[in-house]
Amino acid sequence: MNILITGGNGQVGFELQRQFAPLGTILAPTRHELDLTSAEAIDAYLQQHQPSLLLNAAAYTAVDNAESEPEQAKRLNAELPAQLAEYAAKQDIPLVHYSTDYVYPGNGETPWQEDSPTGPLSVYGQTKLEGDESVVKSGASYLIFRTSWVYAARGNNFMKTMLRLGRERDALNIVNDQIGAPTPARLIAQITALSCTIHHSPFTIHIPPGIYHLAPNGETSWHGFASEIFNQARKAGQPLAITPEKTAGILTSEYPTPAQRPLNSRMALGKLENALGITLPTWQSQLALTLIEHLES
Ligand SMILES: NC(=O)C1=CN([C@@H]2O[C@H](COP(=O)(O)OP(=O)(O)OC[C@H]3O[C@@H](n4cnc5c(N)ncnc54)[C@H](OP(=O)(O)O)[C@@H]3O)[C@@H](O)[C@H]2O)C=CC1
Ligand SMILES: Cc1cn([C@H]2C[C@H](O)[C@@H](COP(=O)(O)OP(=O)(O)O[C@H]3O[C@@H](C)C(=O)[C@@H](O)[C@H]3O)O2)c(=O)[nH]c1=O
Ligand SMILES: [Mg+2]
Repeated sequence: MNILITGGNGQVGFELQRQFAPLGTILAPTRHELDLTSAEAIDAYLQQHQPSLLLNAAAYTAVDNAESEPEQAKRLNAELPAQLAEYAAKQDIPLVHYSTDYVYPGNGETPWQEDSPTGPLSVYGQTKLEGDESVVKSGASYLIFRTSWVYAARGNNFMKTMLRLGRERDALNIVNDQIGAPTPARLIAQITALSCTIHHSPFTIHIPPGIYHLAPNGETSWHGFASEIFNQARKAGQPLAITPEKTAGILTSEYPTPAQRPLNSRMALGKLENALGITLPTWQSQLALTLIEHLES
């Protein structure tokens, strides 16, 4: 049975390949094998390979660049999921899609619920929201996992940036007024596998279709996340130039960027925990696993 993973070389896609490898034949075409900006190429690929499950981990994730490349962002974040959802509906196969805390407006301090009003502040967030809306109304059997602050042992992410900067610099300024939960790509892939049953052919999704928040428990700021990365790295024997005293918290307004980011990225996790009958782990325990995996790789 063929499982199509788009974006298979990205943070989430790579972990999905690991998790789903025992469950079927993984198709994870690279950019050169399948151009995801071409609707015709995608159609031809689907016709040729007849996948039984679609895992869409491809996206335009460069949040600042999206402000000046809105067409590219829209193609990957809005039009690609719409096309995959249309195919999933027609073929009656499930689609798992991934979304972001950046669809929310970021005001207040209350955690967002899955049905809270959206209000993206950036082109990235706006195009991701358009993708979610197309999937929801497609008629496909779908799961959308809205996650936040994704990092992994490999790929480009905040944890790896901080480890590099922490070795190179003896002082750093990091925003402390954006609050959310850092989520390892591995956790996202594990939860995805838990949510798809594999006892029968064809694949089915065994929690009710819908949008689910997916992140570890607890909350922190980017400054809090960086501080914990440095603490845990120091304990693991990593030589760092940075010290806790020189890891300064700053306001978002002191760190200007092309895209505006939400201050409140807290997401309520009860819907997913209840559906699966689990308690999600804390972000600190998840960092420990991911950091060690990275340091040992
Ligand atoms: N990163 C984060 O902090 C967060 C991510 N998410 C969501 O999670 C999902 C996975 O994100 P993540 O794994 O971090 O993303 P990455 O940026 O790590 O991976 C994105 C993947 O998409 C592929 N891709 C992008 N453009 C094209 C293209 N034109 N043609 C073919 N492939 C393309 C990339 O290919 P290549 O490897 O060749 O570049 C890469 O494999 C996305 O839906 C994202 O919006 C949600 C919240 C936070
Ligand atoms: C490197 C650095 C970043 N920052 C800030 C900038 C930003 O507000 C925050 C995180 O930086 P990043 O570049 O990782 O942010 P960003 O790429 O916007 O991260 C987002 O990516 C998209 C794809 C998502 O969906 C979101 O959930 C979120 O993970 O840290 C500092 O304050 N100091 C620093 O030295
Ligand atoms: Mg980024």
